[in-house]
Amino acid sequence: MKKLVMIGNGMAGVRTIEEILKTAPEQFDITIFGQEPYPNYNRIKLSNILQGDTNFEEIIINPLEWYKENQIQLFTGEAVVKIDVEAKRVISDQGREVDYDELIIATGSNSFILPIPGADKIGVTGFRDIKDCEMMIKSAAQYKKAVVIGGGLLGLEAARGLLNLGMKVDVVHLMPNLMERQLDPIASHMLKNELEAQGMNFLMEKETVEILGDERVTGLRFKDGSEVDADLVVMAIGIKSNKEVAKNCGIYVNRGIVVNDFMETSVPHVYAVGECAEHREMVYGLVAPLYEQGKVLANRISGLVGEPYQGSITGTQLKVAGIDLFSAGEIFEDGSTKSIMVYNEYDGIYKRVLTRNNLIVGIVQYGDTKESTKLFRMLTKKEDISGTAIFQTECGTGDSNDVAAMPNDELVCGCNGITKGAIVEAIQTQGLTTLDQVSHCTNAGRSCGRCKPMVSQILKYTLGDQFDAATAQKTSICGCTTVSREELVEEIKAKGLTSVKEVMNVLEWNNEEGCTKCRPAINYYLGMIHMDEYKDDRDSRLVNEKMHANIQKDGTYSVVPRMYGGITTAADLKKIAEVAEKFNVPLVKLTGGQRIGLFGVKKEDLPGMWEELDMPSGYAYGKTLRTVKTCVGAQFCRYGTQDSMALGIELEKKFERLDTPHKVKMGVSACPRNCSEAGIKDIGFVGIDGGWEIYVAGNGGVDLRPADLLCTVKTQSEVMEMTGAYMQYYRETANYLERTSKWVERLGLKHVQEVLADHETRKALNERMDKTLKKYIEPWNEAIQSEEIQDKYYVKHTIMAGSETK
Ligand SMILES: Cc1cc2nc3c(=O)[nH]c(=O)nc-3n(C[C@H](O)[C@H](O)[C@H](O)COP(=O)(O)OP(=O)(O)OC[C@H]3O[C@@H](n4cnc5c(N)ncnc54)[C@H](O)[C@@H]3O)c2cc1C
Ligand SMILES: NC(=O)c1ccc[n+]([C@@H]2O[C@H](COP(=O)([O-])OP(=O)(O)OC[C@H]3O[C@@H](n4cnc5c(N)ncnc54)[C@H](O)[C@@H]3O)[C@@H](O)[C@H]2O)c1
Ligand code: SF4
Ligand code: FES
Repeated sequence: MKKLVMIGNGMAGVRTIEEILKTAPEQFDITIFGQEPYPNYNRIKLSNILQGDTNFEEIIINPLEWYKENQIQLFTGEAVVKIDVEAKRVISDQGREVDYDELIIATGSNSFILPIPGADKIGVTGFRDIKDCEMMIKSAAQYKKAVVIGGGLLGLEAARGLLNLGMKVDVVHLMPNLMERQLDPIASHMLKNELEAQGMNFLMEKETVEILGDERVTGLRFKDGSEVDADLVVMAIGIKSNKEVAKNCGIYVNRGIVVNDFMETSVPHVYAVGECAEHREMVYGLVAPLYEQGKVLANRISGLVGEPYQGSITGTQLKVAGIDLFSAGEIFEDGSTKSIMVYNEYDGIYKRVLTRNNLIVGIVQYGDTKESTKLFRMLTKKEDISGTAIFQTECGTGDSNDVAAMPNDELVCGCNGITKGAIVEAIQTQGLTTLDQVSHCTNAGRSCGRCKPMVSQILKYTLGDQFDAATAQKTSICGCTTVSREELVEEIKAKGLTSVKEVMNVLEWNNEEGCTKCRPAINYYLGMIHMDEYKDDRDSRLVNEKMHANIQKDGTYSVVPRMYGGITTAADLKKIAEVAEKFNVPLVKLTGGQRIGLFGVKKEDLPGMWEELDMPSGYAYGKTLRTVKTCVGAQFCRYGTQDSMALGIELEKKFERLDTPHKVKMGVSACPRNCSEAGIKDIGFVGIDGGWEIYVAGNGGVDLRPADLLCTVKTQSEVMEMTGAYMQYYRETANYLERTSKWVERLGLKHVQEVLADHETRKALNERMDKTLKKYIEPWNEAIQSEEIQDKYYVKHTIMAGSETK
């Protein structure tokens, strides 16, 4: 097998790998280096995260299991710093050297940061990755005033997000018109009016010359001497290609890494794709052209004869609620162009098509973009418009008539280059009936998602009488089925299904092996429904749960033994120290959940280490109760009103190993000073005079969320009863991989309070919980006792994946 290495784990690069896996699945042994500590995610949706419409888990395109399934060695959080083109080898910032036969550079871009005094102050950021997004969300929780520099696509989407987060937002723009590269002055003016109505304040034609403040930003100074206050500054003034690693090894670069029509760089066997690549003097910053490049490169690298990449015409839209705009091609008139215009100031609609020699060369639409796909097709296909009515009021109403009239080669999903014809063919030949399935099968809708309404219409039109609106819209478990979570649970109960295989057979999964999304979910639901009698299907679990250890990015594992309530003993500490020495553990670290993690353990050492430790698994890897963090409480602290350690230990001993839809963390504080941070836990307990307050749905991770008060109880046994009922209700009604915070938001706190207020309901939930808890056995001990388990799971091999440990 040839060795294929890719630098960069972003949207364009990983799409190229997906294409290679389609065309030449057996040809390459693939290694990917990604500087960010995550699997491949949908960067486009960072705007939606900031605007509060989604969360990080939802925007992961390829989870870690995908890399494993496709035998891709992934090094996350690791940057390639050098390419030795003579030896055909890359070297990472961690000193790792990997040889290649073929090398793809897909390093994307960085935010352009103004080189002005103060640009390095705390509170100044670009908007490019999850880290930037998290920083903005955190700042919004603490500070009031944001300034976004740059009134382009990114700046306006960032500004909308910061408004949603409750900040006051100024947008500083250098030019007289917003989005001047995409809009003409009329459309730009309409956009500005609408955004002002939404609460944005614009400082136009301002050039920032200094960022003010001591350590943290306090304001901005402009060239005209005026100043403005700021607690947070977001620079959204364009991007610059990440080309240094190529440049340093002698690959020819200009604005980006220069490539030919087959994405080949100036050095043999080295290719570039995505925002880091410059093709015919163009560097693209939207996914549609980058995915086209990816396809061309995949063909080239797999040895297939394919079309060359000849450049792209791009169309843009702004992802801000309440704004409907589209722009493509040329914006400004010259002596050779003629405009066709509709300007309805009253309804806020403006459309202008720029033509030259009977061809459309530019489109700007504001307020009504229904005709954009048709016009964009006419532009890209260079259709002669003589005699064609450009703007028809009946056109583009989005119903089946429009779909029928739409030619097969009309582009429906701009991001992924998917035509109506391709979607219709997939529906007909693959028997697709839901939007999810069409997306999974064709890629349509997988990026920005704005084409989904049209894809739905095509589904309706193609299926005709067989179209069922409820089926089409429902979110199926995954692309292997049309079955939703509710239907799956109902069918398991009604048909008495008892195994993952049986579920997939009886419910006619279209992929008999299932996938990494549906198998763990089915396994969970079966265990939840059949309580004590279900035999867990270990091979259907997510990889860390299957191994009962967290896989680290270098292929080693972490071992985190249980320390109930974060309390340990001298004897246990001694044992941990001896084991760490004996097995040459490279890192011993206190985790965020008040326990000790041993990191960098070889897979084949796991059973031996567990045996010597002789401590239960801390389940630091599981969709289960992770930890119960406690403060020292009334036993030692002079403020403590309750025994937080005793409650923490009781909770952890009772609920450890319980399968839950997602991980659950608890915290117990003995007084409202809340040293155990119970206010950002899935369930938090705060001691007060004469009782406990129970808080739920907190989250301290990417989606920072303060917990809500569920209720107040008097005794520790009432705490246990309420917690048992709450956890069981979560187990029975949440979607698999839905955190408690999202679950409560979906159901509504009031609803959950009402359900749990009823004594009989609580009793029934606790009975089911107790029945379930009986079945669990200690997994590390089981592995020590069973040669079969050791042979199957703990013999030497190589898997790579990044992971988390708490
Ligand atoms: C907030 C936001 C909203 C957007 N909205 C849209 C939209 O609506 N429509 C649209 O079409 N486009 C949009 N874009 C642009 C789109 O996301 C990018 O065009 C696309 O992600 C580029 O893909 P890429 O693979 O070239 O780069 P990236 O996705 O940036 O991936 C490059 C990866 O390489 C890694 N890397 C860099 N150097 C190294 C190294 N030396 N070693 C290892 N790894 C390295 C980086 O950390 C990064 O993870 C948006 C971008 C942002 C930031
Ligand atoms: N909806 C979308 O398609 C979308 C959304 C976000 C980002 N993106 C992509 O992300 C990339 C970055 O977006 P962007 O908006 O930063 O880049 P951009 O180049 O499109 O826009 C930058 C804007 O900042 C302005 N500007 C430049 N210097 C300035 C200064 N000193 N002060 C104030 N304003 C200044 C420019 O006039 C320009 O309008 C682009 O490739 C874009 O296509 C796309
Ligand atoms: S939460 Fe209260 S009782 Fe617990 S350690 Fe802090 S101050 Fe003491
Ligand atoms: S147009 Fe963006 S995903 Fe289809």
